[in-house]
Amino acid sequence: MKLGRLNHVGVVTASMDDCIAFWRDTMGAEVIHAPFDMSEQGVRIAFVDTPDADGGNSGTQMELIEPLPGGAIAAWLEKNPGGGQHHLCFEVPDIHAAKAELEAMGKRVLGEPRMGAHGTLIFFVHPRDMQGILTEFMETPKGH
Ligand SMILES: CC[C@@H](C(=O)O)C(=O)SCCNC(=O)CCNC(=O)[C@H](O)C(C)(C)COP(=O)(O)OP(=O)(O)OC[C@H]1O[C@@H](n2cnc3c(N)ncnc32)[C@H](O)[C@@H]1OP(=O)(O)O
Ligand SMILES: [Co+2]
Repeated sequence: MKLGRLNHVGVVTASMDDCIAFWRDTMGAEVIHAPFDMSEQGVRIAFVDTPDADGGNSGTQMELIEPLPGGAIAAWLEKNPGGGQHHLCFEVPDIHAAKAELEAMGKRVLGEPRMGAHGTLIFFVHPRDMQGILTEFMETPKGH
């Protein structure tokens, strides 16, 4: 297996407004995608990026996640009421090949590839098979 770049760190919050205010106003990150619902995944999400030395975006993204009622993330937030780091997402060139390779290693892939926030297919691997880290794999967007 050869991982591609780290695309984003997923962070769960009980309050999208508070979380955006912290990362934008206190820490100087830029909101590159305003909050939007992905109801099929039970989440409302936004993306921030951090500035590089010239003030442009470095490509270091955080995905801010507020659960919609009833989904897996709502249950996670109940167990972790302060929110916090939730998953890492790595890019791969071919999502189906990555799934097959991980499954051949005996890793538990959680469901079938589905549409992710960047408009390419994603899947998750169980944290117990990934050194305790819930890991998302996403197909690299075309042209990147
Ligand atoms: C918006 C789209 C997308 C994108 O494009 O970027 C997203 O990122 S969506 C993000 C939200 N979606 C998901 O997280 C989907 C995948 N997650 C799941 O399917 C479940 O959350 C889970 C990982 C299978 C856990 O659910 P469940 O088994 O019901 O919960 P438990 O509490 O029983 O946990 C079992 C086990 O796993 C540990 N765990 C749970 N979550 C995490 C985590 N985020 N990081 C590390 N470890 C985690 C939990 O502590 C349990 O451990 P043990 O007790 O030791 O077994
Ligand atoms: Co994600």
